[in-house]
Amino acid sequence: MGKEIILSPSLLSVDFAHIADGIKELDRAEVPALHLDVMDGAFVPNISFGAPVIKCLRKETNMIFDVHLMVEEPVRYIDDFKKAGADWVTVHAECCKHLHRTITAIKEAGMKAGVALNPATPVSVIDYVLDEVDMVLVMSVNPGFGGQSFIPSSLRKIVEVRKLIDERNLDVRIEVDGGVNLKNVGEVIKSGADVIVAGSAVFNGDIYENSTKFMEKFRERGSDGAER
Ligand SMILES: O=C(CO)[C@H](O)[C@H](O)COP(=O)(O)O
Ligand SMILES: [Fe+2]
Repeated sequence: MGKEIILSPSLLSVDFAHIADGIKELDRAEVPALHLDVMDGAFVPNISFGAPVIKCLRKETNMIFDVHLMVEEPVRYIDDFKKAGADWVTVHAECCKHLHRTITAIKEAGMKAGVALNPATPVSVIDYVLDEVDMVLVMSVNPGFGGQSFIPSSLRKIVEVRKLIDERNLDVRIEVDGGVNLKNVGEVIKSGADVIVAGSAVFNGDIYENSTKFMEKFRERGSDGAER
């Protein structure tokens, strides 16, 4: 049997005046992970939040903290995110002078390591680190903002990454981030993804209801044998 498909809602679309309430709703819907977008205003045009905020949120929930670092040279902050309670840390291949060293540092700190690819970055960039990572994050929008539309060529990239992982018989997850909603999530999973990020599709409206719908969709796929 394949792996359980994980929903990881992006906190970027939460009402920041009521973050803890949003997290409570996700817990109520039994959502397994929380996607935390850290933006530095340099790699991406936007600034979001950093390790101190994540440390405060850690007291609110036991969900997997799935930290997406959109930060130049993230190797400088690995220990900060470990101390803040991160479980998974994903860095952009485009941001690291020494990608292999950065991945090693994340794992040595006791966290799962992910590598992210912008929409224009080819899969070949991660060829020599694929055996080292726990997850590949395929960006299906240009990073920096929530609420953008899914870029269709991302599906082809997911298929390509899945092929590499399966050919090498690796235990590596594929996370897809950007513009995923209830309409396109089926295709995203079919292409090979098993960690689904959804920001606006979860938080714009009733968080509990939207998360529950996503979770139901995953369970349906599990029971019809389509689980990865
Ligand atoms: O990394 C991100 C943006 O850089 C976010 O995780 C992503 O955009 C999620 O939001 P949405 O589902 O609304 O597209
Ligand atoms: Fe993200």
